[in-house]
Amino acid sequence: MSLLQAEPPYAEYIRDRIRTVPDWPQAGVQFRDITPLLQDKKTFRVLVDIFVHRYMDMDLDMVAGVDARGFILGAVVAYELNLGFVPVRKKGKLPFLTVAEEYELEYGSATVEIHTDACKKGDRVLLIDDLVATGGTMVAAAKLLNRLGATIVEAAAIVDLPELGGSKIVREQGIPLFTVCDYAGH
Ligand SMILES: O=P(O)(O)OC[C@H]1O[C@H](OP(=O)(O)OP(=O)(O)O)[C@H](O)[C@@H]1O
Ligand SMILES: Nc1ncnc2[nH]cnc12
Repeated sequence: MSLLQAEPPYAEYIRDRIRTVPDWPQAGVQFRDITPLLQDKKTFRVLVDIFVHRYMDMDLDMVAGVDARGFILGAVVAYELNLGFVPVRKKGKLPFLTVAEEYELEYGSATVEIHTDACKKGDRVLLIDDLVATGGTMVAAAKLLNRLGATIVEAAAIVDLPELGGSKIVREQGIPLFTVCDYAGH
């Protein structure tokens, strides 16, 4: 691998602190569990700082995070960037007027919703989740934000599972995507 294609030095550090649980929640799924990464104070800070440093000069208006694991990182990054936070929630959790998108998951299907007043036309939004697998969640969340007239400056996640094809699909939809580490060949 040439230097230009090499992973940034933090990728291995972060990946090494994610736990793989085989056959959960169903046989054949290699579940990439970020809880060890979050529970250690140093690795959690390194993780948050990767995102804060990347986005601090990008003139953002808002951070949106995806229910539920995307809330953990998204809200902290929003706070550190001095921005507001918008939750993209699973169906039936938001009390006000919503728009909705249905999508397929690696293990099931789901619907995400956002409040119609969550952001304004032209808002520059950073969309955060923990992981991209099939890409269905990220694409559905991006569609919701686009329907409200927002511009997705970038979608971002801690983990990319490229063998499931989601990151390619997200980028093919014209959504810029940043991930901290991937499991290509791991
Ligand atoms: O790229 P995809 O195939 O769409 O999969 C990725 C999504 O799946 C997981 O969420 P899940 O729906 O399991 O919900 P959770 O965050 O509540 O655990 C993960 O947190 C992402 O949101
Ligand atoms: N393999 C996986 N590990 C963790 N979260 C996921 N969400 C979808 N697929 C996943």
